Amino acid sequence: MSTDLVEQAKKSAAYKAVDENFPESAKVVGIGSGSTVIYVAERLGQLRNKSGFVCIPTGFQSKQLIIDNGLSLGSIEQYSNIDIAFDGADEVDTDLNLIKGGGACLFQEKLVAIASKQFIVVADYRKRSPSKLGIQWTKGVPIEIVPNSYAKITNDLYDLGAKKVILRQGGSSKAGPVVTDNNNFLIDADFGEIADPVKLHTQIKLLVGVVETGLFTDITTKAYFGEENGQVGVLTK
Ligand SMILES: O=C(CO)[C@H](O)[C@H](O)COP(=O)(O)O
Repeated sequence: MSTDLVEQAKKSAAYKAVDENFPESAKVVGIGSGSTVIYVAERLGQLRNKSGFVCIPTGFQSKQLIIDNGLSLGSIEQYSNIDIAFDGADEVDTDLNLIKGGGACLFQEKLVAIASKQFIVVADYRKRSPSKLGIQWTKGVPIEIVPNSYAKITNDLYDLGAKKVILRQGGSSKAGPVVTDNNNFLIDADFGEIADPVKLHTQIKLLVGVVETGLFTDITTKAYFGEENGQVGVLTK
């Protein structure tokens, strides 16, 4: 698989998503995290009226994207009603449910997403599931947790039917677990193919110590997929 092809797919999806959805009247815009949303920020930075709206970040990387593209930075505390938000996804099912959190930003991403009138997903073709979640993205559902609850939550997740539960590690960049922008830990819990994402989200969310899950259900307005052939596919409810 060519890296150039994937990169071009991300860029095409992001540019088209902005061009087709960004309302002239938008005053508050949510900016997601990850490698695809880089192109959303780039495209917004090219708009003539770019000083006419404020951008709400979903984490450290997102904040840098806003600044680097000459956009105005705001916060969710100042602006809790967002006109439109753009974000990436790790997997999108045919009902527009998502797995997110591959980049460890899921809590702030969900906060911005649910505060937005329109939530537009941008992704490359590898993220599109032919049916349910858990088919294309097999690393598990990312779950942000309060650090000292990880052992208990790990057991609880196995009780809920997880096949594999991993406390995400920093790898060669950090000895020990990944620490999120909110100073929490992240668990990746593999449930295989997810028949009912709303039910699974609810079960996990009820565990003491869980801050948020990477299952985004009933939030997405549209998803744009950059395809291998250079086209962009759109999935709408
Ligand atoms: O949820 C996310 C970060 O927490 C990202 O949006 C998701 O991982 C997709 O990233 P990319 O655009 O790099 O594929």
